[in-house]
Formats: sequence, C-alpha cells, structure tokens
Amino acid sequence: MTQIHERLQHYEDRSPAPVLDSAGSLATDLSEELHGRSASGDTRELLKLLAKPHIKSLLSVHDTVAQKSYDPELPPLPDDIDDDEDSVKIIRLVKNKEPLGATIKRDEQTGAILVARIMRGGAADRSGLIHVGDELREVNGIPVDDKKPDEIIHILAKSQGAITFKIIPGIKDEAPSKEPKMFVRTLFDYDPAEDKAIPCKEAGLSFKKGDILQIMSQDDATWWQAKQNGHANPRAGLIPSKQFQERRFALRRPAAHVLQPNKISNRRLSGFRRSFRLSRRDKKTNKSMYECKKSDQYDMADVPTYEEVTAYRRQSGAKHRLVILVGPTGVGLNELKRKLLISDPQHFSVTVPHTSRPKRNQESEGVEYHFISKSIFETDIHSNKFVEHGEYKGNYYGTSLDSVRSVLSKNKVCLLDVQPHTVKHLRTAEFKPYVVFVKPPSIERLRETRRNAKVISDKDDRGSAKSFSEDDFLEMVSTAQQMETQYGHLFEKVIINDDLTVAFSELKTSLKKVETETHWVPISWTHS
Ligand SMILES: Nc1ncnc2c1ncn2[C@@H]1O[C@H](COP(=O)(O)OP(=O)(O)OP(=O)(O)O)[C@@H](O)[C@H]1O
Repeated sequence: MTQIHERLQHYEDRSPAPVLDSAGSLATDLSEELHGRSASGDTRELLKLLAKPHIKSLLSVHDTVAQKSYDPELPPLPDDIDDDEDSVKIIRLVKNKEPLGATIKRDEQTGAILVARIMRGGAADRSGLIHVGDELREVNGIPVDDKKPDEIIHILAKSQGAITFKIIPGIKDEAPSKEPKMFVRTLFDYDPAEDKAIPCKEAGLSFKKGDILQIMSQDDATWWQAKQNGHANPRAGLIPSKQFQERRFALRRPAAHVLQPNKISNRRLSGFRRSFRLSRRDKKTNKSMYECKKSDQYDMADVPTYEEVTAYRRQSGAKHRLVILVGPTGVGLNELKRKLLISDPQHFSVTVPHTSRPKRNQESEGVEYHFISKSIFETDIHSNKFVEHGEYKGNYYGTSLDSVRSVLSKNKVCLLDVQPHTVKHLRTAEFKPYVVFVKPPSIERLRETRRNAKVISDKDDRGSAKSFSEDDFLEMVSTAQQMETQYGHLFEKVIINDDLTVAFSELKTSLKKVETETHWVPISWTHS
C-alpha cells in the first residue's frame, strides 16, 4: 500500500500535467504497475476499481484536462533590460475586458509617472504586483516618461492580452489592510462622468440616492473607494469622500434648493395640523390654524453625503419603528393613515394631541385631546416636549414626544404625519423612524383621480369641504418637488399616491417588511 501511495504521490507532484507513459493514461498506467505486484486484498480492490468504466472515464477526463495548458501565451521577455537598474521590475499582466483598476499621476517635482491608487479588488490589486508609489517606466516597451497620464491610459485601454510594465518599485507599504466592513447609505446621486474633479472618470463609481455602498478604503482624504453592496463585481470604484463632498456642496449649493417661506403654500402655512387631525374629532378646527416659526420650518438641511448604516432586524416583541408620513397638503396622508387604522386597529395607532383650549362638553380627556393649561403648555414647549406645536386663536395645539412613546409602548405601530423639517429631530435610536414620502402623481392623473375628492377649505373656520382647484394640484406637485429636493435624503420610501388602492397596498407591504425583514438603519441607532 505504501508503494501505491508513493506512486500516487508521484503523480500528484507532477500535476497539473502528468507526463504520460506509453500506456497513455493514468488509469492504465497505474493498473499496469499494480499488476506486477503481489496481489494483496487492497491491491486487488484497487485494480477492480480502476477497471470500472466510470472510474476509467473519470481518469481519462483528468488526463485530458491535465494535458491542456491554461497558461496565457506570453511574449518573450524584452532583452534590453537595463542591468544597471537593479531595482527595475518587469511585470506581465494578462488583461481581459476588465480595467486594470489603478490610477496614475505625474509627480510634480520629479516628473515621474507614479501609480496613484490601486482599486481594491481590481485586476492590479488581485495580481499583488503593482503598488501605490511604483514608478511606471514603460508600457509594452513604450517609454512613458514623456507621456501625459491621459496618453498612457489610452495605451492601456487599447491593449488586450498580456501587458508588460517596466516599473521601479516605490516604498513598500507593508501593512496588509483587511477588508473593511463599513457600509453607508448614499444621500445624493453621483455620476463620475459629470464630475470634473475626479482624477479618473473610468475609475469612478456611480450611485443613486439611497444606494448602500461598502466603503473599501478611506486612505485618501478626497477620494474613497467603494463597492455597491451585493454586486458581484469585486472591484472598488472612486467616490468623493464625505469631507470633500460636504466642502464642495457647501460652495455650490444654490439658494433655490432650500424651501423658501414664500415658495411653499402661501395659503396654507400649516406646519402642524396633520399630527392632530385623525385623532381630532373636532371637525371645526381648521387645518391651517397653526403658524410655525419660520426659522424652524425652513432651516437649511444638513449637507447630504453618506450615512453609516448597519443591518437591523426588529426582534419579535420589540418596539416598532415610528412610521412617519410626509407629503404636500392634500396628497392623501390622512386617507392612507385612515385606511391603515381601519385595516388593523389593534396594530396601528395615532397620537393624541395636546391643546390649551378648554374642553367641550362632548369631549373627554385623552380621547380627542389632552387638555392642559396654557402655562403648562408653554413650560412644555420650553422643555422640548413637543414634536410640533402651534397656536390658533390664542390656544396652543401640539403633538408631544410622550404621546408617541405612549403608542409605541403599547407595542403598536405609531403613524405620525409631520412637516419634513421635523423629521431630523425624530431620527433617534429611540424612535428609529421609517420615513415614507407620499408623492402626488402627474397633474393629469391628479385631475382624473381627485375628481370627486374634497379638501377642507381653510378660507373659513368651519373647515368646510370643497373640491380641489387647479391651483391646489399645481401647488401639490411643486411642493412635493421642493420637499424631495430638500429632504429627499431623509425618505426611506417614496410612494406615489395615484390609485389609492395601489398606494395603500404598497404602503402596507413596505410597513410589513420593515417589521419583519432585515434592512439598513443608521449605525448610531443600534449603539444605544
Ligand atoms: N389616490 C387618491 N385618489 C383619489 N382621491 C384621493 C386619493 N388620495 C386621497 N384622496 C382624497 O383627497 C382628499 C385629501 O386627502 P387627505 O385629507 O388624506 O390629504 P392630506 O394629505 O391629509 O392633506 P391635508 O393634510 O391637507 O388634509 C380626500 O378627499 C381624500 O379622500
């Protein structure tokens, strides 16, 4: 048996292409060798196995595969290698359609062409042969010292098959970097083809607002390397770093990006009404009664770049994420909330608002409102107890944080509609808000679908219903656009409320997913 082992070992050592003897195959070769030996039980068994047709076929396939040469055809090494340059390295890479995954730059002082960056997971990185700081002397025998980086990239792009590089190795950075595990949600759209600042457009990674990226390297302060999460392509691409993006965004942000008080509905400067409406049985209370502090409503949104996220799944029995609905007036937030509540009253709930106005006869404390005195209301405002609050006809109205907590602590899903500027104050580990933006369809579809719909008029105090006007539609569409531009990065889900049944079922499905499936949330929410 030892001899057989030795013999097999002998073949293994010669792999992958065993030189076959006259018998021509591994199976016959081995059988013949065994025949000449004393027939022990093991040998006989092995001979029997080797005689079986399927083993023979298997070994014959092995022989065929092993005889093939899979090595690329490489041209001979150039013979004009300068012996004086003892540190010169000749590297051959076989290039397929995949780009090399490296960028180059000209050193401003020495004029040398240097490897500026190696994209993680790219061809150059996987080869392990080219490193940042290496000086490029020749590509396919063509000297590059008199060439611009663009021209060299052109030579590389044109090359197919084996490419020979002559390089002088730079200073080694030995620290092997392990695969980083940082994920971010992108808060803006990015197209490297449109970016004048990127050192190499081809090396850039394009993404859409809301994509999840894995950050592969933050070594460079201006250009990070990242991959789209879940994409098979192992090669990282360049994206602007957070700091760089913030800097240039701040420089070029046009003032028009920010919702201006006079641009949003001038008829309905109603900051707070929605939070109160469903639970408000008081139909007389006009929707547009709440004035809001302008600085609050129209503050500048933070510069949207990236947000570090982590995978999160709600444990069964754990508190639900707060569901926030945002959208322009009349888009249908109340209608959607109402449908959710009817569909499962044990599961969904809304908050009970506070007011400083006196309780009416038919009202009960904690049902329509929590009734508190004006002075307590004012103290609570100063102690930041309200999500939103406003004043109408000398009385305060507001939604308190505690009213949200109260719903969540009953293990129900709390549905809250707020102005978009309020969202960022609620983005905490405690509430983990799931923000849904409800968007109107095109104006043509609004005309068709809202033919019989009614809005509560804000022209009088009685809250009388009236049909939508053309102006209402125009305003709804333009406010939605502005909200999306300014606050779009805060919206986790966008639902177009065209057909109500379709919009409702989309909303319900997405809420179910959030309750049961793993999804991405800001990493800061999981640290508390
Ligand atoms: N998809 C839809 N198709 C037809 N009518 C709709 C649709 N969505 C909502 N509506 C109707 O439009 C009207 C306004 O809806 P709703 O009161 O829910 O709006 P809202 O977003 O809460 O606005 P506001 O805060 O101003 O009350 C209601 O009559 C509602 O039934």
